[in-house]
Amino acid sequence: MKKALTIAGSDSGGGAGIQADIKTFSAHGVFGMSVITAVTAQNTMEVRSVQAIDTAIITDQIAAIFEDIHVDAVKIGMLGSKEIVETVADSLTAFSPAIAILDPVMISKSGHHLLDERAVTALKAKLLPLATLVTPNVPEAEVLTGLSIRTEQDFYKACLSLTELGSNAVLLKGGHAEGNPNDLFYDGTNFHWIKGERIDTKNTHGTGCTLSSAITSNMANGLSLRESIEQAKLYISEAIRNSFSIGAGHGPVHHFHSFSKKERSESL
Ligand SMILES: Nc1ncnc2c1ncn2[C@@H]1O[C@H](COP(=O)(O)OP(=O)(O)OP(=O)(O)O)[C@@H](O)[C@H]1O
Ligand SMILES: Cc1ncc(COP(=O)(O)O)c(N)n1
Repeated sequence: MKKALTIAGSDSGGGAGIQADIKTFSAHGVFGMSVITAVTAQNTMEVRSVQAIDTAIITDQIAAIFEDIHVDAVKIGMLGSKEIVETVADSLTAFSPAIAILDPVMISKSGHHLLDERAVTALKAKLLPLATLVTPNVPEAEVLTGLSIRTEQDFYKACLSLTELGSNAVLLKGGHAEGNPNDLFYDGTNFHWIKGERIDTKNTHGTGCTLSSAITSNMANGLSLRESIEQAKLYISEAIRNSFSIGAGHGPVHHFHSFSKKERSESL
């Protein structure tokens, strides 16, 4: 069994963060491990409070895992502060995992800031260069690049700018854009549109976490980066289509068992 690690924040409501990541790993048949960077008191409506975890125990969590267990792929989510960004970057530099998928989480669906401003500069300087793939949504890509992203042309420009900042590849997500949620994948050489159909639901809490964890799982399972993204897009689309109306706000997506491509074609 392949093994994946998420370095992210805990969501007490279970829809996003560490909880969404581990559910997604399990649904892909991948053994999930976690390094918790922050604890959020959160539900479908709000983030009530956030407690950052001490950087010393973040370093220890990462070392405890890497010094004992082979890690096939790492996903990085909510980091919260500059100090935590730097701590995670230092540890990942020391252990240099083969695959690191960076979801630059900044604001929750309920509107709470999950990354402080000082952390953005550190994330750009220290973490982007370590990422196999960075998966920003439109507002996150705007903060990282300083560009305004409205048109298709802007999507291309933002991807180029993010690779210039050091990321190996980019998946710029279109969930926040007008129209269908088409994502643009730039592998450093070629662009590929990963197309989707907009599903009319408010239950999209944890979509970004789930997508990046599905990509991480697929990479851990040996798929190419492009195949991992394409399969993950099918997965998140089904997960949103089957999402749950629990709580009064943005409900969570459904982490159903993901069939492999072979199983999928046999089951059709
Ligand atoms: N209503 C929707 N219907 C179908 N697909 C969607 C919808 N909303 C988002 N997606 C897709 O879900 C994936 C996650 O994108 P999104 O832009 O929501 O990320 P995010 O804002 O980072 O998520 P989160 O807020 O959970 O961190 C993308 O592939 C996006 O295209
Ligand atoms: C711990 C944690 N990590 C990530 C998110 C982003 O997810 P969303 O934008 O869907 O609220 C979150 N709300 N909480």
